[in-house]
Amino acid sequence: MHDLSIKNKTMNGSRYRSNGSDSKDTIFKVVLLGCPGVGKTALTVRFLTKRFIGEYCPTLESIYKYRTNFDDDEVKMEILDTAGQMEEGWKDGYALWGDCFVFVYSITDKDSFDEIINIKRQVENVRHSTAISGILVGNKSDLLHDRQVPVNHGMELADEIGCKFYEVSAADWTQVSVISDMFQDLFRECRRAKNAREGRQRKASSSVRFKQAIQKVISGKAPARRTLSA
Ligand SMILES: Nc1nc2c(ncn2[C@@H]2O[C@H](COP(=O)(O)OP(=O)(O)OP(=O)(O)O)[C@@H](O)[C@H]2O)c(=O)[nH]1
Repeated sequence: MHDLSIKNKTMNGSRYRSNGSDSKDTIFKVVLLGCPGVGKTALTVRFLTKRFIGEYCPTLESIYKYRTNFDDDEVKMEILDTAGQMEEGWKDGYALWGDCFVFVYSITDKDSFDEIINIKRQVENVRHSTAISGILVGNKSDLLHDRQVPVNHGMELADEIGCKFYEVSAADWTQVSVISDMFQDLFRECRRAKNAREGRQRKASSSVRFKQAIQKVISGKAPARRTLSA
């Protein structure tokens, strides 16, 4: 499996330091996936710092640790900005690490759009599940003159892969709140899925306990009931 040698980024503001004692339950792990140059870093930086920086070195792998408030809850986030250009097998580590996923394409790059279905499928294969919490993001919506992917194609793909859809521009400062809402929606979806999963596990284990108790009674191994004699 691909070795996840993630570089920790130090962000100003609400950065938090993991002391190694944080349980997986309390940290919301987000992975951005998509082809090179679609704007994964730009979206991450826009969300975390509200800024847009024109040029970045192509990403290797970066993890941003961040603390924020969503719905009156304090949320610790780890956002993994993956490298678009990677060797075979790269998604395995990311797919297992993340709680939820941001599938990013550029509206100016049809190939990056076509690749999303393969990326999503690979995540499903690695996790042995089609129940993936994620959103689909068409970035660079400011570049309308270069558009190669119509908005309705984005919507259709989102329906197909079972994700909510956003078309945004990391470069457009008026969309800061849209990008923030996008991450909040992802958090809510991820929390809903986690609660549902835990509810199912609780139900399953209480039904197992019930069956075991019945089995003991039938086999005569259950403790005898005390009866009060007059
Ligand atoms: N016009 C425009 N340019 C953008 C937008 N988002 C990113 N870019 C530009 O697209 C280029 C690639 O952006 P990155 O954020 O580095 O893309 P990436 O997906 O992280 O790329 P890799 O690290 O190579 O995987 C940069 O020149 C950005 O300035 C956007 O919304 N609009």
